[in-house]
Amino acid sequence: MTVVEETAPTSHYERIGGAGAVKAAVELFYDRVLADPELAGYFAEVEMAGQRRHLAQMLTVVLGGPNGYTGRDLAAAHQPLNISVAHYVQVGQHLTATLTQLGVPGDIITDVQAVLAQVQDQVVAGGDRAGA
Ligand code: HEM
Repeated sequence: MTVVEETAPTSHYERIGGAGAVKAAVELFYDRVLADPELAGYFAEVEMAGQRRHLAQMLTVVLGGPNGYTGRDLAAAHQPLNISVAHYVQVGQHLTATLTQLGVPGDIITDVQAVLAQVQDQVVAGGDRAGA
């Protein structure tokens, strides 16, 4: 067996550049969300430094980096917000646009989108996909 075969495959997290790249993505993502008049209202009362930290921790896990997530589970954080499917889709589009803008490879973006689809029921009000 060669050294290459014994080495763990490179994670998406490492491929995009680790913590610095995730931080840049989260900054740009929330800049976009807060500039979107349809979405900004959700965050009016939210302390954004902690919010950015929690999303960075979660994105790190989603990309195969170290798990240091200290936030609430997604249903607990989002069910009280009564989020529509349309707004969920809009937030996903901002994340995809952010990753594209930062030059993240397409296969990684596809994997992130798959995770977004998996958490839709936790984020959207009542977990009702039929409202799409
Ligand atoms: C699509 C997948 C989503 C993911 C992975 C996600 C991720 C997160 C994370 C990790 C937190 C922090 C939880 C905590 O601090 O305990 C959070 C909070 C929050 N999210 Fe999301 N989110 C998503 C969708 C959305 C959408 C669609 C909206 C609004 C349209 C939204 C609005 C918020 C707000 C307002 C908070 C702060 C809640 C509070 O502090 O009470 N999120 N989200």
